[in-house]
Amino acid sequence: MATYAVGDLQGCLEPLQCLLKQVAFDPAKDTLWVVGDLVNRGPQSLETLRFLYSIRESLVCVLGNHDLHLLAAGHNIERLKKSDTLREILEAPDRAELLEWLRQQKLMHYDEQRDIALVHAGIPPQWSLRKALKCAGEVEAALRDDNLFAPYLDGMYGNEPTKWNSDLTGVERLRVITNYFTRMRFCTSEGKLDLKGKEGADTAPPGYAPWFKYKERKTKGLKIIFGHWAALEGKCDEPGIFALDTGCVWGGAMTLMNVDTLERLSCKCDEQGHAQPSVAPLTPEQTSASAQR
Ligand SMILES: Nc1ncnc2c1ncn2[C@@H]1O[C@H](COP(=O)(O)OP(=O)(O)OP(=O)(O)OP(=O)(O)OC[C@H]2O[C@@H](n3cnc4c(N)ncnc43)[C@H](O)[C@@H]2O)[C@@H](O)[C@H]1O
Repeated sequence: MATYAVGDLQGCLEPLQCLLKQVAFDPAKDTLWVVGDLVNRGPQSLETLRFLYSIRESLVCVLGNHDLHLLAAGHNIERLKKSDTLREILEAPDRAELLEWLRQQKLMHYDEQRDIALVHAGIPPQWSLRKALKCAGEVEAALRDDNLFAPYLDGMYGNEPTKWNSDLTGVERLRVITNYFTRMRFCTSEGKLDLKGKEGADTAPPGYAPWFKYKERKTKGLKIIFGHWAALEGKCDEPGIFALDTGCVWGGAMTLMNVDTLERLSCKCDEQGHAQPSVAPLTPEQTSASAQR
């Protein structure tokens, strides 16, 4: 009985299956944690979603920005972009079942026994674990509510407000929570977001830093698995913070980590997100980063 976490899938089924085969993943015994961005950009969004749905009893899944975009497009709230690879899902005979399942997924998973959280982008420095779970719960409740679902997705897009304030209400409140959990990379120590920067951890604008870098971060000590930030290439030197997006649609790799042993496996991908023939061993940086933990 093993528990694995996998980085952003982005509709890349081949590397996922390659990794699951390597660890002899058995859905009857093992559990897979998926860090969000299940679909989009890659070549097999529909097949990936169908596969995850087929093993849903063995899955823990949090939503990423691309998954929320799919939900919005699937309910005619937002149009597909030219670069989206989601059309096959929208035209599939089982789309309603797949989208309904997706809508039930969480923004944050917390495993109390292991004291470890799973989120797509991160948890802002000013939030405690309790606060983060409460805020994630507000968005999850809106997603599951037939009356709130469409207004939430309709108002979800945008970068404002840039910072949490407990007086926020309605869709603005849900938008900033969504942006923390699914889009954040850089922020200030008080959680003011910069949503423009997408490059490496050392490219923060003045006054900003990666969300996990703050000494005063209220979730210090909590282990956190996250994805979203492909330019980190899976490297994060912050103890207990595990970056798993290794850019499977950017000519990088897909990465799977055993949640208990912290061992990692990567499947190298080409620019289209197809698996390269062999599973690459850990890079020296990843090996030393894992060893430090
Ligand atoms: N509340 C909300 N408001 C607005 N939009 C919302 C939203 N909720 C959902 N969305 C939707 O979110 C979707 C994505 O929006 P984008 O605006 O495209 O978001 P992104 O940050 O580029 O996201 P992505 O998740 O693809 O990040 P990644 O690190 O892989 O890639 C990022 C960059 O990293 C670069 N990169 C990858 N690997 C790299 C490497 N090794 N080195 C350097 N750069 C690298 C890539 O070139 C790429 O440019 C859109 O469909 C949008 O509509």
